[in-house]
Formats: sequence, structure tokens, C-alpha cells
Amino acid sequence: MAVFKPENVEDFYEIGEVLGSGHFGQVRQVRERASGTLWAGKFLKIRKNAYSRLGLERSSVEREVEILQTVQHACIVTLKDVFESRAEVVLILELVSGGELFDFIAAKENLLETEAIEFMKQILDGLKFMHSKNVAHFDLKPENIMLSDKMSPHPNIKLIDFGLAHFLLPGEEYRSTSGTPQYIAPEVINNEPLTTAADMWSIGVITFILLSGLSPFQGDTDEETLKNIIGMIYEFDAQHFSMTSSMAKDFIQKLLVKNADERMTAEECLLHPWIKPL
Ligand SMILES: Cc1ccc2c(c1)c1c3c(c(C)cc1n2CCCN)C(=O)NC3=O
Repeated sequence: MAVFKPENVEDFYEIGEVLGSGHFGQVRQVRERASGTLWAGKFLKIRKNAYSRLGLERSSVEREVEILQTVQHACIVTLKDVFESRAEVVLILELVSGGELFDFIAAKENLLETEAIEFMKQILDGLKFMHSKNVAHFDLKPENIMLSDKMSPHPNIKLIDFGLAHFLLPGEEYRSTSGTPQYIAPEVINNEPLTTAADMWSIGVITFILLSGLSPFQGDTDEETLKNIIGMIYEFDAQHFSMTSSMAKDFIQKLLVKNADERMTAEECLLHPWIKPL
């Protein structure tokens, strides 16, 4: 069982503003007292006993910590420290101050292909490394793709939130129906064994959104969205894709493939002519 620091996190960090919150708890900006450096503190409520329904299983937090310690890469947020009190674990994470790629797109409507390619290359580099360690993220979406400094002409991408990530060990089947409907692969909906290919489907959806501002499968309800995914019901709307290159559409079409085994891997994506022109 992993042992986290039993000291009180507030002895070492001054707790600041809330940056976000979710089913897990809260993310807050924290300032390291010794250095003044700013970090992101992810405050996770832990179940007190097996019967409690509130909070996370400690084992799932241990998994997230182990994964973050395994996938150390320039495009993946780094974990600096872990504190534990009676019913809470606090992850001290790299602060990614440029905010979400989602907001960056919203501010621009959609991106130029050259900008989208620059972001996609970094995302794919991070994914190629992650997948090479047999780790799948399983919750890739624009909200979990952050920018280091949105004012920079070439913002660096940081993948965050490994709360649903998993080690995929050879010979072991992993199924999960968690994730965000718009971005999940057909095999997630069908509760079939999952592989790193599920992340590549999400990359296809994210690329579609980066280039058009539209979400390919989104319906009026989650149920309709899931039906659209299973039915592979999407189209390159003429109005929003009139200026999009055929290479970009080919890239997306090679990711939005129902059969997970036939989907491009992160490595193959980096060699695709849209990303790596001949
Ligand atoms: C400046 C800013 C604003 C919101 C942030 C973050 C940083 C942030 C961060 C992290 C997580 C898990 C969530 C975060 N959120 C919550 C929203 C993430 N989609 C993180 O690990 N580092 C962050 O900077």
C-alpha cells in the first residue's frame, strides 16, 4: 500500500482559490511556503470505510498517483507531492496556468489548421509516450488538455486529470463505461474490453472540434449522442469544413473507426501526412 506524507498539507502550502471541482473533490491553487512557487492542489475525498459511498476508493487514488509517477513527459502534468489526512488525499501537481485548450478554441471560434497541427503533435507525443507505458487516459477531452501559457505564440500542451486512467497489463481485460459521452469510443458504450485505442477515438473527436467548433456525435441528449456514436452517425458539415484540407479529414476518418484494432495508433498519427507532410 502506498504511503503518502502524513504531515498537514497546510504546514507546507498556503491554500488558494478554487480552480475547478468535480466528482472527485476540488482543485485549488496552492503556494509552496518555502519557495513561494505556485502549484495545483487536487483535494480528493477518500471513503472512510467499505460501506461509505461518499468519496473515492483509496486504491483508485493510489492508481492515479502510480500512473502520474510512471508517465513523466513534457506534455503530461507532473506530480510533485502527495499528502494524506484522515479522509483526504492531496496531490500537489504542476500548475498549468494557460487554462483549458477548450477556452482557447472558444476564444478563437476554431483554429487554423497549422495551429491545430502544432497542438495535435504535442498531444500525440504525450499519448505515444503514455501508451508506450501501457497507460490509457480514458477521459481525453478539451477540458483535460491545458495550455502552459496561452499568451505564448507556441503554447505548450499539458494533459491533465488521470482519475480514469489505467495500466493495461497484457492478458488482463479492462472494461469501464466511465467517460464523457461526446468523446467516448463505441467499445466503451458496448462495455467491451478497452485498449489504448479508446484514447485515439477521443483524439479523432477532439481534432474534429479543433477544426470546426462542432462536436461530431453530440445529440440533444446523452442517449442520442451514444446512439450517434454506435451508429457512426457524423458528417463533415459543408459550411464548417469548406476550408478544411482533405488530409485533415483523412486523419479524422482514420481515428473515428468503429473497429478499435483498425484505428491509427498515436505513433501512426505522428507519421500521417497531415501531421508530418512528406
Ligand atoms: C489555471 C487552471 C485553471 C483550472 C484548472 C487548472 C489550472 C488545473 C490543473 C490541474 C487539474 C487536474 C485541474 C485544473 N483545473 C480545473 C479545470 C480543468 N479542466 C492540474 O493537474 N494542474 C493544473 O494546473
